[in-house]
Amino acid sequence: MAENTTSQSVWSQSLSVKTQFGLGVWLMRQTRGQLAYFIGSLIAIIAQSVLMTLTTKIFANFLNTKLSDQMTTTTRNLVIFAAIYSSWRILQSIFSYLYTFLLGRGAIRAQADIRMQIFTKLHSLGMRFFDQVPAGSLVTRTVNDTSTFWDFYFFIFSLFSALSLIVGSFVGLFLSNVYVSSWLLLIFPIIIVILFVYQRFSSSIFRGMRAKLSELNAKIAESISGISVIQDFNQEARFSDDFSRENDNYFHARYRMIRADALIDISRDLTGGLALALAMALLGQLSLNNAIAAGTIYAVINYISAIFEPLRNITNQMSVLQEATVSAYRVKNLLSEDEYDPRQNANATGKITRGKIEFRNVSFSYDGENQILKNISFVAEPGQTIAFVGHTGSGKSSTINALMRFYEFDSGQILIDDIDIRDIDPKSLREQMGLVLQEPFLFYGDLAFNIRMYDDSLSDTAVATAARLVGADKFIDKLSNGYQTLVNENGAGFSAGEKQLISFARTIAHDPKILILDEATSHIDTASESLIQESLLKIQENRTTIAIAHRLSTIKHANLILVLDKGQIVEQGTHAELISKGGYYAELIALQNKA
Ligand SMILES: Nc1ncnc2c1ncn2[C@@H]1O[C@H](COP(=O)(O)OP(=O)(O)OP(=O)(O)O)[C@@H](O)[C@H]1O
Repeated sequence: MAENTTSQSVWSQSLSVKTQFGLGVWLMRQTRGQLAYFIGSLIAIIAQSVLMTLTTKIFANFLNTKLSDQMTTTTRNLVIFAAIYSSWRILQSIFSYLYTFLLGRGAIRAQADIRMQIFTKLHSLGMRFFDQVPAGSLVTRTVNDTSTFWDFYFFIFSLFSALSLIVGSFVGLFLSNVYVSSWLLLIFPIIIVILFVYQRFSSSIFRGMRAKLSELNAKIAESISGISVIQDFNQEARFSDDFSRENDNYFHARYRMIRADALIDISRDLTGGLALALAMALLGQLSLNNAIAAGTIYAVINYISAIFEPLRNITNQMSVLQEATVSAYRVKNLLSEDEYDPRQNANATGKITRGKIEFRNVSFSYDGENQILKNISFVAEPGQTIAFVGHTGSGKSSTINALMRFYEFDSGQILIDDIDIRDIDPKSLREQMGLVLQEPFLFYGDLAFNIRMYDDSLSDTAVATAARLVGADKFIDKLSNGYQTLVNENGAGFSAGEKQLISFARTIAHDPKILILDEATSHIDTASESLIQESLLKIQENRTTIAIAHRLSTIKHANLILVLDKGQIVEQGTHAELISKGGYYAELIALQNKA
């Protein structure tokens, strides 16, 4: 796995300048599709600077020649001055609008494109990846991290803007007064030192602040998820104390950041004041010999302000740069994630037509070390039902994980319709294997949508038929909106049994050749179970079924029962055969009957 995709601890690392630069370049490359907007914005920035430099010079000349004394200060000249000034202001506003609009448009599109890349990537990754990365952190990556990129693009363009204004202002300053401008160049090393020191300190303060925020978020998430346990064990006060500590830690980290920001503000403003004072002193010194025209003073003040104003924006946004580079680091790592396994062979075109399943000495581990399945072999002929039973942790679900190609197995062979599973077309594999999980998942939408699952070829009648087949119609018909009843996030508002029935209907509506029931009836009460048991028998007709059940009564009819223990098949036979054998299975049945 690519480094650090999973952890929040990236905040505690210091990214080298080279890495940060590389991430900046990577972020800029993501804007390739939006080049027209970004170039348009750049042109608007340059136009603003050129306009500022030129008009300041024009005003200075105008003041010196046309408004310098009572002779030249005519109404006509004042009107001309007002007209040029207003035109400048209007043009500046238009360029400023274009800059913000074009950059904003390009930035949000680039952001949306990166979000899409992440989403597509997530759907291509294997289950092993999701075992290691909590869903919450992937949501953060897709939504929060990408949202910082907008600020990054604005920061980069603020830098361009500052640079062009500073260059323009210095050109203007030199044209106005070479002597003063040369002295003012001395201010630059001071500015650079201030920015450098701030960047060094703020980056570690900022990272500390973000690390504390992550801890705070984790504390909130944990206490909300475990609220019932906390209340049950009367631990509200203890959790409150813990939270208070984390809250204070974040407060102090944030406070340090505010102090650093205030310090940079004051240093920058003092340097700006120093530059202005120096310029005034130098002009004063010059005026002892020759009178300095008002226009020149106006121009010098204007240019100096134009140098320091953009610096304010840059220093205000420097922490954003930190955030965006760390976010880019995490997003880039996720996008280069290579946990794709399992992969099908090249040109895998095999099709599932009958539903025969064969495991030949299959061994499997999740971590490459601890074998969870050891030499599993069995054959399920088309239409047969094979059941797995065994204690918790014996490897029943892992067998299904290997069969569904959620994880790659280590050795042996799995064949479907006598074709190696790696040679079967992935589409056929997914279409012909219908999986019903212990925890059914319902999507936001209506009930019909949840059964149809984007398959528009399924008519309303087909949806209703599938629901009827599994017995879901009984509760759906009682709902005032029937199949159009809205399902909220993960089916809140429906009982576990009802949700399971919908997931049954969904699977059956797609008519798979192979049915996989992973403890599918565990959430259905005994009364409902007998009701759907009949339906299950019906839907298993003409389908190969692999069933896992804790309630052994549900798999009595199976053609073959495989008893697993510590990843090995320890017994196999029909229900009657295994009972008469009086071994492991008979023991399990006896245990369950006692309970
Ligand atoms: N995603 C995973 N990553 C690592 N180990 C896992 C994973 N899933 C299961 N295991 C381990 O594999 C072993 C077998 O688990 P499995 O879920 O296959 O058992 P099971 O028989 O289905 O259990 P249960 O009846 O409790 O569902 C267990 O020791 C479990 O801890």
